[in-house]
Amino acid sequence: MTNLLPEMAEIWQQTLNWQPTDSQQARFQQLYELILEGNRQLNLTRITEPQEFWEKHLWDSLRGVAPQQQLISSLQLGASVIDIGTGAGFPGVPVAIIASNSTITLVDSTRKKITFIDTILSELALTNAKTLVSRAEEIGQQPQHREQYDVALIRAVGTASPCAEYTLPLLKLGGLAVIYRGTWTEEETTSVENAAQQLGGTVELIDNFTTPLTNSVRHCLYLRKVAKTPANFPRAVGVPSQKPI
Ligand SMILES: C[S@@+](CC[C@H](N)C(=O)[O-])C[C@H]1O[C@@H](n2cnc3c(N)ncnc32)[C@H](O)[C@@H]1O
Repeated sequence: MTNLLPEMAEIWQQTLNWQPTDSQQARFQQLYELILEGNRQLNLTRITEPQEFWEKHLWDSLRGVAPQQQLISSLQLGASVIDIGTGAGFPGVPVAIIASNSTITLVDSTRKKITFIDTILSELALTNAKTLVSRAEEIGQQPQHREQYDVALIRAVGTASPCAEYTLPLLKLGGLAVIYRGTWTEEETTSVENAAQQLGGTVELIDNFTTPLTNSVRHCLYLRKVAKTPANFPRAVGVPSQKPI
């Protein structure tokens, strides 16, 4: 099995001012192997080469939580985190590996993806993560999930406005949504500012960076929950993406 680049330690250090411990590195390696194995039966990800996996899945997942010192501290101390549309477990599983004091809820609407993640969690003995088959629009209206989380992560689930509608209702006051995006435009800034404001949020930071191996453009948006989300949000299943705020 291809070794998942232990020589990346220096790049972790240079870019995130952090390095995985040996046991975290071993779990990253095991995660990579399990995903390659799972890909034989399920179409989980087209990213399978070790360098690409490292950069686009591991590094990218962790880069999203790295720039905010307050966020890192809260993950280290123990935060309640939800990852919406986690797919094969990104960014939630790498975050669960590095933030062992936090609880990570991994949500996806596709049962077969969640069944696969259940296997990953059990193989990696990741007891701080749990799974849920559901849609963001549904759990956003359920009292056991609405306004219950400190951090909501969302990567590659849609444009920023629906992502704001999926995540902000789930956050406690003061909580933070991290929306992982590729390219970004000024028009998107205007539309997400408007969406966030209607949902009780504010745009705290739009972080623009490139990935360390292929210089690919990335953006992460950080939305802070500053007021209660009005009861009519999130709207019914499908509406946030079909009729963005
Ligand atoms: C392109 S994949 C991204 C997976 C992962 N976040 C990543 O970055 O590799 C989008 C995932 O979001 C899930 N999804 C889409 N809309 C959703 C919703 N409203 N609620 C929950 N999951 C959703 C899909 O089932 C799919 O697994």
